[in-house]
Amino acid sequence: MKKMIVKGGQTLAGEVTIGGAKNSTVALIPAAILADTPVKFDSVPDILDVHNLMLILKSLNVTSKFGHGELEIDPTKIKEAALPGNAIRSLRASYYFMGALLGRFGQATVGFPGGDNIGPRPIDQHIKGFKALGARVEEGENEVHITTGPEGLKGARIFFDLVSVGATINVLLAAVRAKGTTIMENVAREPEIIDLATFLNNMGAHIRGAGTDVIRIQGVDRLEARNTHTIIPDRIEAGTYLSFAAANGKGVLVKNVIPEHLDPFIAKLVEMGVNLEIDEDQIYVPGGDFLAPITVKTSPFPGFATDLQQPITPLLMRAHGKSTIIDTLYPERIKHIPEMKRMGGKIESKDGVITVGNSPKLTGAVVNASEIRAGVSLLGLALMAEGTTVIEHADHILRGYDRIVEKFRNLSVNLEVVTETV
Ligand SMILES: CC(=O)N[C@H]1[C@@H](OP(=O)(O)OP(=O)(O)OC[C@H]2O[C@@H](n3ccc(=O)[nH]c3=O)[C@H](O)[C@@H]2O)O[C@H](CO)[C@@H](O)[C@@H]1O
Ligand SMILES: C=C(OP(=O)(O)O)C(=O)O
Repeated sequence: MKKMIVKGGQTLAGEVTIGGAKNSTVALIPAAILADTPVKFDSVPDILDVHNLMLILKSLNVTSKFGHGELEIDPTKIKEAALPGNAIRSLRASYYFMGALLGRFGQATVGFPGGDNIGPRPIDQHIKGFKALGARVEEGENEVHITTGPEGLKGARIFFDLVSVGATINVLLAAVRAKGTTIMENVAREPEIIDLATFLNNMGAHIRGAGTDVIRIQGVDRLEARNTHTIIPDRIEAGTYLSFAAANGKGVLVKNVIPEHLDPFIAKLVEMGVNLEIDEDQIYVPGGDFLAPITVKTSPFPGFATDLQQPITPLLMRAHGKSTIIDTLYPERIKHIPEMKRMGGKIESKDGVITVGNSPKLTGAVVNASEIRAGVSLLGLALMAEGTTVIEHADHILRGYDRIVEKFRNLSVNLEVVTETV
């Protein structure tokens, strides 16, 4: 287990370059096993999730090499095998091996995934989609077995009961090599889904409509990579730095962003009175603005992302008045609240509504990062606090924030990450 030691009173200044999107990367890596050739990605974030996905690939006899933001994966000698339970449980997106293995072999046995502890995260819509494609699904105590008959998967029409990023991606991965046409309706529209479809289409897949709520897939027999796929920038990492820069910065330039992917977040910052200078692919935050309170309600893309609900909290604590947050996707995503209260943060949660008040006196404490975004928002508070904060279980932060110590160092902020010996 790792802990992060953060000295308070540190202000952000300088430049930060955003890495490739975690939520694209964790879908693209399982998708690579659908290819009949080696594949290459660049702008790959150096995060724990990537290293754990590489362990899963290894168990399938798929070699991978990662360095300097480039990841090469060779799935040409893939063999079906049991997947390593620890790696599967270390992240949510390991469930994409269900769809990818099903697409590749017509069958899959995958343990239940881990990922952030943010309330109930059922996978009924994934299963409904696999079944619609003709698969038989048996849910065991610890794993899911999915099989097909000799005729394999067959395209179908699927109407999802709710909008799910994971179900959209998982069923898409299975359908790409199914026979015939699949029409998926009421699907998620996140930019990471478009990124995945772009990667697969460039290899010869026939996916239309990604980014809208209906995706049509014509199954193909073969997928061949012809060029390197550059992963889109991480809009959640970008939002995190923008929030911290506005709350506690003296001039921060956030580079490699697609501002359109951050529209609802930027709109809220502007509503608060944050002065942003938005260019084509970078955003400058001067800092030091007088801030008004706001109301935030999360919803699927293009709404305000649930993954930014916690990272905006340090900024809300600087606003002059009470802000409210309603997380419609994960109402139980509130594990940061008791930790923030111990640091002097004025934050409460009642009946599904989080209230954040102006918190001028924050003090360092020993706090627990129960999940990635809870953890990073504690870091945001720690920088504004008096004294030192120790964030335990910082592995959760490292799961999804690319080279965070180095990036903060470039922003004149020192963070120390130490490995705890139990
Ligand atoms: C790896 C990845 O991309 N993770 C993101 C993905 O998670 P994930 O793909 O797990 O989230 P979903 O979009 O599936 O979940 C949305 C909502 O649907 C519910 N649901 C989902 C599937 C299902 O079969 N049944 C069901 O009831 C969930 O409990 C949740 O309330 O989208 C979330 C919502 O934007 C983000 O917080 C995560 O960062
Ligand atoms: C919830 C998140 O991730 P995951 O789905 O990988 O647990 C997140 O990135 O905020």
